[in-house]
Amino acid sequence: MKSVLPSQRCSCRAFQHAIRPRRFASTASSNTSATASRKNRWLGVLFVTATAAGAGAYVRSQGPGSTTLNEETFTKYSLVSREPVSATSSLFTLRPRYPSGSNYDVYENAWRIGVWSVMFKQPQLQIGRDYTPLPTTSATTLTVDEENEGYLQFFIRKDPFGEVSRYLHTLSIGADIEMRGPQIECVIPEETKEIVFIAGGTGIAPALQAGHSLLSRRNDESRPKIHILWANRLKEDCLGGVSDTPRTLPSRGSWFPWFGTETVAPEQAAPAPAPAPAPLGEAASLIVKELEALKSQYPGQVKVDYYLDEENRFIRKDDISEAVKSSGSDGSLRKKLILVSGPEGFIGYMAGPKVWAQGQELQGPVQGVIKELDLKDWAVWKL
Ligand SMILES: Cc1cc2nc3c(=O)[nH]c(=O)nc-3n(C[C@H](O)[C@H](O)[C@H](O)COP(=O)(O)OP(=O)(O)OC[C@H]3O[C@@H](n4cnc5c(N)ncnc54)[C@H](O)[C@@H]3O)c2cc1C
Repeated sequence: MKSVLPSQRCSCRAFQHAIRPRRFASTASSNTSATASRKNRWLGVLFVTATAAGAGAYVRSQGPGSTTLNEETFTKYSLVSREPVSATSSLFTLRPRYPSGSNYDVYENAWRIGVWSVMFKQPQLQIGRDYTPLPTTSATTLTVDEENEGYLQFFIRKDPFGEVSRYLHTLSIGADIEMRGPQIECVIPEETKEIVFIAGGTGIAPALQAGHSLLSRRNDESRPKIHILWANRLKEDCLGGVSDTPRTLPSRGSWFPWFGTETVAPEQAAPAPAPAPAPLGEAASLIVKELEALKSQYPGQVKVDYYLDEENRFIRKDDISEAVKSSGSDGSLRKKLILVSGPEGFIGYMAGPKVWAQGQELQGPVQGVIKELDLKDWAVWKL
């Protein structure tokens, strides 16, 4: 996703108003638009209500030189640390450059709504890119004081040819990073009981957010659940991760264009022994530790399955089918969500591409693997 700062302003999604109406796509909704609008109306209403509540906390802090994160102006943060997670990705810790008691409230409101992001500015090129704050868990390195001071952490992959991710990886500790937000990417309705989250690469950051947002709703007696299917190219990205669903058959189908878009039926796939997982310890990837922490915090409510391109294990139609089958909730779009997050090609392969129309990025119809599954009572959202 390319975003250009106002001097080069274009009709990019990221420069539209951060709080903007969004509607879920669903396999059911791709059939008739009338049905879609009926089914989605409640989501629109919910969205406006929820985001209005969320906006309240930071609208007051808008204006030039604001010390509180807001969606209109860029707020300065300092780079506290950058720890490598793998050869291509790092954990960034940032703190607000100037003290403000309000940042914590801004984040809290966004967490309550669902999945959110902020936009980082690359000042030399005047371009911006979106990044997803990680929730704080028992695996996080943040102290309570740091949380209260408004520290944020991000899992960012360095694209060797990418303008902003490369820039962020060259900054010295203590350097300023300007950001604005929160941008609400997806509302998780209060009624949601179950999420199947299909993540590719750094798409895991919104999955952690979705898990945190869904499971921290303490007023829910029926204990909602999240099942995360996380695909990575390299083992080092998810070192130590052990799938919760036993799997004996690997697959060859891949969303990577250069592997083709074929999906391989399980019976065609060559059997191979399951890879021996690294014990969860110091060697485990930081994100794997975060996922384990989420599981420990909410026992029985979180499932994670890992897929690895370099070991020919890809997320197949059957895997998604299994994940949605284990659902116990009744058939209501309010209760069951499939979220898809990752590189454009990954999202397109799983759920069809997002589309541009009238200067806006829209969800577009559900296509790809998820359409083939024809899951009528699941709402689908592409992040
Ligand atoms: C809501 C949201 C949340 C996100 N959260 C995260 C997150 O938490 N962590 C994370 O790492 N990423 C996240 N991303 C992705 C992030 O915003 C950036 O897209 C990513 O960091 C790459 O940006 P870049 O400026 O480094 O690369 P870009 O400069 O945008 O380049 C991306 C790729 O496109 C290629 N490219 C550029 N220009 C051309 C061209 N003209 N022709 C052909 N190829 C070209 C480049 O070579 C490069 O490989 C998120 C994205 C969104 C939309």
